[in-house]
Amino acid sequence: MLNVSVKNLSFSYDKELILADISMEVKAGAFVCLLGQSGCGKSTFLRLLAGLEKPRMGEILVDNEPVLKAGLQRGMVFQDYGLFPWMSAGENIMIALKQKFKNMSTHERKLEAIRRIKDVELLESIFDKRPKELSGGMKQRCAIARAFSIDPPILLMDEPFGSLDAVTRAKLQELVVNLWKKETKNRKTIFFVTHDVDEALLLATDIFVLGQSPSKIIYNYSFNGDKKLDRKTIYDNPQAVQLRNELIKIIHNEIQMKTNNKM
Ligand SMILES: Nc1ncnc2c1ncn2[C@@H]1O[C@H](COP(=O)(O)OP(=O)(O)OP(=O)(O)O)[C@@H](O)[C@H]1O
Repeated sequence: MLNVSVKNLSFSYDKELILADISMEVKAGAFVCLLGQSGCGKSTFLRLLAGLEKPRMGEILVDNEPVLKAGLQRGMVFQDYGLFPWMSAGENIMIALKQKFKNMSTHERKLEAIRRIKDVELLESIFDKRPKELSGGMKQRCAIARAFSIDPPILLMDEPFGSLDAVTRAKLQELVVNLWKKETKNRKTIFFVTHDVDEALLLATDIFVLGQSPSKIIYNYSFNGDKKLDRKTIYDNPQAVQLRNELIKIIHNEIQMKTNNKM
């Protein structure tokens, strides 16, 4: 469990500023959803959290230590799964285990990979299957199994369910929440990028909306430990209805502003 503190973070790939003066305090074990329209810099923000990019100004601290490079402390799950296509599903998990647990024998790694495959409700028989033999949902389950297998205290998820159908998406949302909740003592701090307001309402303990050009935090909401929403209640619970309307309004205003600026 690690606290994450983002202080006055600014970033540009070249001359154009992408992120401007972003600050946030995230408590260990939070499930943070980042919302914002396409191109506002959500993935860039995750890359900075991962240590794959360096801030131009400001800093990111994990338990008071600055993030200076990528490390096993922060795992990533991508929309396009990020599995090595030439390896089987099981080998994809085993290679991650090898990086983290240097002293584990091959046999132990195989047993652990199988355990992780079962944890994400897949059959052991997919261990030998290549990613191209698996459905999108199965591939994403493998990617989640791989991310959880190295047990990173911080998990960065970049629109992981963006390309899945509604039913698979709902099942994987449940899966991730259950895996996250299962760890009562050392619950992971999750940063989850999504375009979907309902997904954020369902999953998040904390919601941040990023504006754009350059991207700043334009809204944030914290459930402060009293979240009682689930799939059955998010459509009629008054708190959820009000929050959904507010979030949609804010995001639409941003889109409108962007359109007006272009005209
Ligand atoms: N490697 C890169 N080099 C230069 N510019 C980049 C690079 N990656 C992203 N950008 C630019 O940075 C801006 C933010 O991109 P980013 O992918 O972070 O946005 P996003 O909010 O995640 O978008 P989406 O929701 O569509 O995935 C965009 O203008 C994009 O073109």
